Amino acid sequence: MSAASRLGIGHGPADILAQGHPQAHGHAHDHGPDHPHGHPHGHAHDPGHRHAHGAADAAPADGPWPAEVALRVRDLTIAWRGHPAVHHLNGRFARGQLTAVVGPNGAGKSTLLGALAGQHPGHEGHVERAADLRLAWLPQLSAIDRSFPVRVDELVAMGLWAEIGAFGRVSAAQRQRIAAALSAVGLAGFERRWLGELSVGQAQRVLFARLVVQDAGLILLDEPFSAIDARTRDDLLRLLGQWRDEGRTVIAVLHEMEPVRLHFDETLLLAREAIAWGPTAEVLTDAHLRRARHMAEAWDEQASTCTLPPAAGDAS
Ligand SMILES: Nc1ncnc2c1ncn2[C@@H]1O[C@H](COP(=O)(O)OP(=O)(O)OP(=O)(O)O)[C@@H](O)[C@H]1O
Repeated sequence: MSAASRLGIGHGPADILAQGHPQAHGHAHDHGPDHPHGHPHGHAHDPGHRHAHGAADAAPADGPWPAEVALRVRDLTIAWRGHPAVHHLNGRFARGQLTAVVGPNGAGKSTLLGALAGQHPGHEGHVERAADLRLAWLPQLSAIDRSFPVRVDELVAMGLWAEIGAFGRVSAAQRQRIAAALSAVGLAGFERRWLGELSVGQAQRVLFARLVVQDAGLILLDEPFSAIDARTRDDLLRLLGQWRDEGRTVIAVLHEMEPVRLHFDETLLLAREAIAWGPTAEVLTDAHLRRARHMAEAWDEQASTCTLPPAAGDAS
């Protein structure tokens, strides 16, 4: 496993910055394999199977990119081993807003976020991003190997990768930016500490400091508050509010509803497909949440039902 992936930054430092990635084209779009139109729901998708472009293929919407949109998805289906985890998703993520992605376990939230970050090349449909937005992606803390021997300032400096390159030196001005970012997350003076010495909450603060120096316009966070204490969560929520005030777009997968209701402008309630997507108060209604739970129970029932015929010679 590479150092970058042990530190939760994809295949290499470039991934956290997503520069030069096919999905960084903005109004230009990211093609997944063309969608086999008209297949029934529940059809097992084959991510490796590419169809030729047909007349009915969802061509990228031409015309000017809407100023209020950071990212949009069109007929997006993402499958693992042929089974769709996200199914026919259509919609847009508002620019300069905080959007939460919520839903039951297994709803496809992390899968979706990974695809938005360009980490799921086998999807079908389209993910399009505003051309001027640089992307930063923070995977789940559990995906990060905190025993990796790296000092706090070195980890934060990875957010400057686009500026300093693989072998560049961190300038005095950049050191100051790293110190300021650590101070912004409540870790002033932690530069020379080892990552492995930190608590879970402190480690998450360091990863947020890396996002601060990365200075991206579009920030994707996968369960940023799971397994951390309430105080750290509240501090980081304040930072999200500052990012919005600075015009940044944040999309975060979250489990707890209270911070979503209090802090997030928009919400996508996902249960493999969108149950509702829009202003948070309109999305998080009892009826919508019930429907999402109901969909999840249906998957569970399907999972526990054995559809294989009894083995030959089985007398029971
Ligand atoms: N790496 C993987 N390989 C195979 N299947 C996967 C993989 N990751 C996710 N899945 C499957 O995709 C579906 C959606 O998983 P995903 O992690 O996206 O859901 P989630 O909404 O983030 O769930 P949770 O709230 O439990 O974290 C699940 O059925 C899961 O088993």
